[in-house]
Amino acid sequence: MSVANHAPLTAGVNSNQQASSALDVMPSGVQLTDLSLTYNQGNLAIRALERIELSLAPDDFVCVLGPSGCGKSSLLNIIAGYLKPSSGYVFIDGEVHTRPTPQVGVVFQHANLFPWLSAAGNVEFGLRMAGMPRKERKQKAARYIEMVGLESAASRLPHQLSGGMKQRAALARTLATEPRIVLMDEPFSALDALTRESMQLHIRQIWQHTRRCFFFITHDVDEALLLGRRIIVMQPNPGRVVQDFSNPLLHDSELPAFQAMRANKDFTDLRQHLLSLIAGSQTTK
Ligand SMILES: Nc1ncnc2c1ncn2[C@@H]1O[C@H](COP(=O)(O)OP(=O)(O)OP(=O)(O)O)[C@@H](O)[C@H]1O
Repeated sequence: MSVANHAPLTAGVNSNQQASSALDVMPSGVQLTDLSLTYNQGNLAIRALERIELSLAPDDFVCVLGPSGCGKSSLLNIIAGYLKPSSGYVFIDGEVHTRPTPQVGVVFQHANLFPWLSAAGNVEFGLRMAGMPRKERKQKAARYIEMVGLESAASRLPHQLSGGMKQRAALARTLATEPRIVLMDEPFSALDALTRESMQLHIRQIWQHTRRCFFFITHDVDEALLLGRRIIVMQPNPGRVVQDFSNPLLHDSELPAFQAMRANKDFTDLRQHLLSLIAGSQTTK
């Protein structure tokens, strides 16, 4: 088993550097520099994230693992612009990023579709809000509906869709706005095992087709190994990154069958390694 550390895309930015000087060296993609977050609860200071340094390439598929309470969702919420860090910066394509923008799309555990709109209507919604003309947005929505394999159910209302279909519609809705980065917070965890595997197959193909930056939080080590070209492991108290490596099972453009991946000795070894790493840092929130 080889756990090659992911090569940093840029030399580490000194924590004392100001955002403006960091801009000079920023490549495209997402950079998190010296990012910390403390929640204050009465007298208690919870160090949810401490000094996170990460560079995400424009076409990374990163899976983030870690025990409950290690700061995964806090990190996602900061990248999304929903939460302000206590210190540090998020850069997207060299620009400081502080609030939600169309450059960042988010898919949550629950699809949260508008119940009065069809699947296609939900996908079109963001495009309509952005002022896209009707014909163009219908074409674009149809393209993304097709990409997630939902053509036959495009006109159904959310209550007429299965859990997997709802999640596919939510994914198409996010992808249709063509964000630079797609953040996913345990998007398949509410699905049954078979639907989940079919969604995992889909997401891999979608990533290969779109080559956007996917930042995918999961509790499931197998899911991370099957999907993540890069795997990041976090630990709590304080929340930090303790491992960041390129997945040796997914190193070229081929998409090996899940069965073949699971049968690979590297899969079993890495799985064991990741499980012990996570178990060794279990926490209660
Ligand atoms: N709004 C909040 N106020 C106070 N503390 C919070 C808040 N949100 C999260 N925390 C704390 O910050 C830490 C990190 O929480 P976070 O939800 O980011 O972790 P997580 O890794 O996503 O957990 P899970 O896997 O259970 O979703 C935890 O100790 C949590 O209790």
